[in-house]
This record gives sequence, C-alpha cells and structure tokens, in this order.
Amino acid sequence: MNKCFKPTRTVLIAVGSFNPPTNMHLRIFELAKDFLQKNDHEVLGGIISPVHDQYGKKGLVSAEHRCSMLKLAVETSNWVNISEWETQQEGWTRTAESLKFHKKALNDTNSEFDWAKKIQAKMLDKEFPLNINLKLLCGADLIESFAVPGLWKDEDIEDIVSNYGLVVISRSGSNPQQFIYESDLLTRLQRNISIVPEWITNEISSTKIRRALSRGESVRYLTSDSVSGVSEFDGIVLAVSRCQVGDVIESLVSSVSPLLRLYFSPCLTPATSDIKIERLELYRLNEINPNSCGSFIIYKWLEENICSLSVDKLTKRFLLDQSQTTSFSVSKELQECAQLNYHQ
Ligand SMILES: Nc1ncnc2c1ncn2[C@@H]1O[C@H](COP(=O)(O)OP(=O)(O)OP(=O)(O)O)[C@@H](O)[C@H]1O
Ligand SMILES: NC(=O)c1ccc[n+]([C@@H]2O[C@H](COP(=O)(O)O)[C@@H](O)[C@H]2O)c1
Repeated sequence: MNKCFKPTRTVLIAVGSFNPPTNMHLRIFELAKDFLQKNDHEVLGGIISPVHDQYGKKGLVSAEHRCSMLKLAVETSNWVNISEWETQQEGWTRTAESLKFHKKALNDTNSEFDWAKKIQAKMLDKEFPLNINLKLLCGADLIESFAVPGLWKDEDIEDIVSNYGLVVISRSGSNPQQFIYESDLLTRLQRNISIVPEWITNEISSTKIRRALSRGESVRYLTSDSVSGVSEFDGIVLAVSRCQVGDVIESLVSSVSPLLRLYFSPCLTPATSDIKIERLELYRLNEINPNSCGSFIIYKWLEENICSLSVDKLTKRFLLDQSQTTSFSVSKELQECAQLNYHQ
C-alpha cells in the first residue's frame, strides 16, 4: 500500500426546504458517505442547510420551526449537522453562494460556527491548510431542476459541479444518467458527478408527510418520533365522573404519580362505564401537526367516549403544558386494580 496516499477530506452539504425533515433526508447522507468512503474520500461530516423563508415555497413553515425539527432529526447522528446560516440571511441565497460560504467557514480554523468546529474536530491530523472539500448532496429531482428555465444560472451550475462536485442519490421517477447525457454542460463536467443508486428504494418525501398529516394520518416511522412529536403514552388515562370517585380509588390514584386524571360531569345517559382506562398516543403540538397536540387528542377521545367534559385545573395545566414530558409510569398494581374495577 502506498504510504503517501491520503484520502480526500470531504464534507457533504444538502440544501432544501426540509418541510418537514424525513428519514430519507438523513438516509441520503448515509448512502453518499458509504459511496465516497469506498472511493478514496474521508467523509468528515455532513451539513443540512435549510432554505430561507423567502424561498417562498407553498406551505413552507417558518425557518425557526424547520431548524428545530432538523435539530431533533439529527439527534441520532454523530456526523450530520445543521447550519442555520441560509435562514439567517436577509433573503434567499443561491446555492452557489451558500456553498462558497460553507466551504470557507469549514476551512477557517477560527470559525465561529459550531458545525464547522465539530467537523474540524473529526480530523485526525490537522495540517494546514485544512483542505476540506465540500460536495453538494442531492436527490435526482434537484439535479433535474437545473433544466427549469430561469431557476438556476448556467454559471452557478458550472461553479457548483466543477468547483465542488455533486453526489446525486437516485430517486424513482428520475433518470439522472439520461439527464446528464442530454446536457452538454453536465456531460463535460460529469467526472465531478457521482450517481449513487439507492437499491432499497424508498419514496418518502416531505410532501407525502404533509399530506398524511393534513389528513390526520400517522406519519410514524417516516420521520423521527421526535420530529413528528409522537411518543408512546405509557400510562393510563383514568376518566371518572366526580361522583363516581370512591374513597378506595381516590387513595389508590393519589398514591401514584404521574397519572392523568380526567374528571367529567356525569352524563344524563352515561356513555361509559364507571371507570374507563385507555392507552393513548400523545402528540406534542407543532406547526406541522397543529391538530395533534396532546390536549386535542385527549379532548377528542373524551368527546367520543364521554359527554359533557370538564377537566380539572391540574389536569388542564398538565395537558396544556407542551414542555411536559409525555411519558408516564404507572405501577402495574394500579393498572391491574383499575382493570379489576373496570370489570366489576
Ligand atoms: N426519497 C428521497 N430520495 C432521494 N433524495 C431525496 C429524497 N427525499 C428528499 N431527497 C433530497 O433531499 C434534498 C432536500 O429535499 P427537500 O427538502 O426538497 O425534500 P423533499 O422530500 O423532496 O421535499 P418536497 O416533497 O417538499 O419537495 C433534495 O436534494 C432532495 O432531492
Ligand atoms: N439558483 C439556485 O441556486 C437555486 C435554484 C432553485 C433551488 N435552489 C435550492 O435548491 C433547494 C430546493 O429545495 P426544494 O426541493 O425543497 O424546493 C433549495 O435549497 C433552494 O435554495 C437553488
């Protein structure tokens, strides 16, 4: 083996709306990293650069919110970072400009940006200059958007491909090889374009997640649980009418904390048995799932199961407090006891 051989130090950057982030947004980083590492690159890190609000795409939620979702999404990755730089500019930034900024910051040993510091910290030997290369990582649909009249400047395309390089992940409905073949410019620069096939095809997209959410359908396992705001409710909801709370139950429930206690006024014709125990999924409210917050789900459930609801003050405070943890532990004994009472 040639002792002098040094792999090219590379960082991948993906630009886009991330509205909301999906599992595929992170998956493309893994695919590209595997591919590059087999082709003489040392992949030091990844950067996700969400677009500015003024990009103006229909249905784009605020950059602040997209960034918080992205931060949650990358919690499980030890190499993909978020750069909020584009979102903090006066207006929308062309991708070529964004690449220029990010490459400069990555190679600046005094960089003030956390993502740059983290990536630089991954370098085993820090000889100067740092010589960190930046490549644009994208799905095949993004490269095909190069052909949309007026969307990209030819000189930007030339700059991006020749001075940085592209890693394109295949996507169903796109044919990047043919697209390159049909473009004289891209054919000329094609040694700087890597096309990475995704054999385990997966057509998750932000559009499909938004569609599912707007229809009140589950988006679980399409994006991280922390992004969708869903977390298992591992406790019990005890819904009892005030007059039905017997001393025994009262002493039992008060000894267990936390427990969601919902009191409701008795209905004329009781819609439920004395004690109702349900397992529910709780959602945290965000701009993407405005109809799925914990309180909404619980009110909805109660509406369907119980009439004339009045939630006691403590419970209401709990339900409305979005920062509250949504995971409960309730002792097995209590659950069994409650089950027993339910069947009585
Ligand atoms: N399923 C996928 N396969 C390959 N690349 C993807 C996939 N989903 C997203 N990407 C790529 O991730 C980058 C950022 O994506 P973007 O924010 O546009 O997401 P999207 O899911 O395509 O969004 P939308 O559905 O809103 O158009 C783009 O380069 C896009 O091509
Ligand atoms: N001329 C350009 O630099 C140019 C044109 C169109 C889109 N883009 C970028 O490509 C990304 C496209 O994102 P969407 O696929 O979510 O629309 C955005 O980050 C946008 O800034 C850049």
